[in-house]
Amino acid sequence: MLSAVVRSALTKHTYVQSAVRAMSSSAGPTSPYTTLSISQPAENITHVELHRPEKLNAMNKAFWSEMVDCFNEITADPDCRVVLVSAAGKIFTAGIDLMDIASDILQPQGDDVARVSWNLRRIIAKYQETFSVIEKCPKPVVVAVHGACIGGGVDLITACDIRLCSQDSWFQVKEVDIGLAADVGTLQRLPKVIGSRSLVNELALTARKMYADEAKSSGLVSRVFADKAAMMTGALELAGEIAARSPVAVQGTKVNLIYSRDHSVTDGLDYMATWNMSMLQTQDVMKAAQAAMEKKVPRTVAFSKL
Ligand SMILES: CCC/C=C/C=C/C(=O)SCCNC(=O)CCNC(=O)[C@H](O)C(C)(C)COP(=O)(O)OP(=O)(O)OC[C@H]1O[C@@H](n2cnc3c(N)ncnc32)[C@H](O)[C@@H]1OP(=O)(O)O
Repeated sequence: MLSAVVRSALTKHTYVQSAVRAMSSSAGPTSPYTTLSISQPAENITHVELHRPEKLNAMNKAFWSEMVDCFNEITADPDCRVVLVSAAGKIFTAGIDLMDIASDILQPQGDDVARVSWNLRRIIAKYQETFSVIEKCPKPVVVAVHGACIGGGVDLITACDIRLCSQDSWFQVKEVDIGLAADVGTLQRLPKVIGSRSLVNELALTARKMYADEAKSSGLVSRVFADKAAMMTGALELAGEIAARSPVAVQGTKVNLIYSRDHSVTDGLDYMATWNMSMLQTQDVMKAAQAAMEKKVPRTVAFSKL
């Protein structure tokens, strides 16, 4: 019995190590993207790496649309059960590309105030979709942050399902420092992530940096790792645990957790009953229950693609 446990642990360790090696071999953006590198470090796991390290992964125009295309593809990909987001280079992201925002945001087009405003509204909604698409994706998204996570970076991570960081991380709701109220998700999602409304207000109104330990104690991240390498290993292990489980169960869990966050308990239960009246008919329940009875780990069960 003990040797089986040791064998299982060793297999898992080898699997994670080779997956970590596969991730760190990313040479640059993956076609057709210019700011993202996409890889599959292990079965059923998609790794999305922000990849514009020379500009500290500042979010240029290409990034804002590539994220939407990328996550729409992931949503439709039956081989993907979980997504891991991380970043190449010195930091996670320096936020919106300050050299690139002028044309879209600072000089909106239109013949009069109504038309200019309408165009600007359309542009803001488009930018919002860049991160909402993460939340709309039914596959869980784990994000691993190292170094700075500034402005748009906080919008991005608050749309993810599980946040991890390394000890050198800091987070900054920077928008007030550049003269705008954050408008692509932080003000809507951060209060639902962090329990303390007062802390959210303080961070958003002063743009002060929040370091890793406070990010953990406030609930912004669930785990802090000593460095990026340890974090990526931990993130892959976590992603592997999710990918090993029934995609019907996992995706139903994500969708219903988000629905319940935005609705009353009564409405959430009602939605859940409607969801499971079809999803409970999956063969996955029988397969997983049988494996549990036989004391097998979820990784040994072959679930169909979803
Ligand atoms: C509808 C729109 C909704 C979206 C709103 C989003 C809002 C935001 O994101 S607000 C936050 C904006 N970001 C910032 O204010 C951060 C600006 N950057 C910095 O403060 C520093 O770069 C930083 C502290 C992150 C790192 O400093 P460090 O000394 O280590 O590096 P640098 O030499 O400054 O930067 C290296 C190269 O990266 C370029 N770069 C950095 N940040 C940005 C950016 N935000 N936009 C464009 N480019 C950026 C920097 O110019 C350097 O490039 P190069 O000179 O060619 O080497």
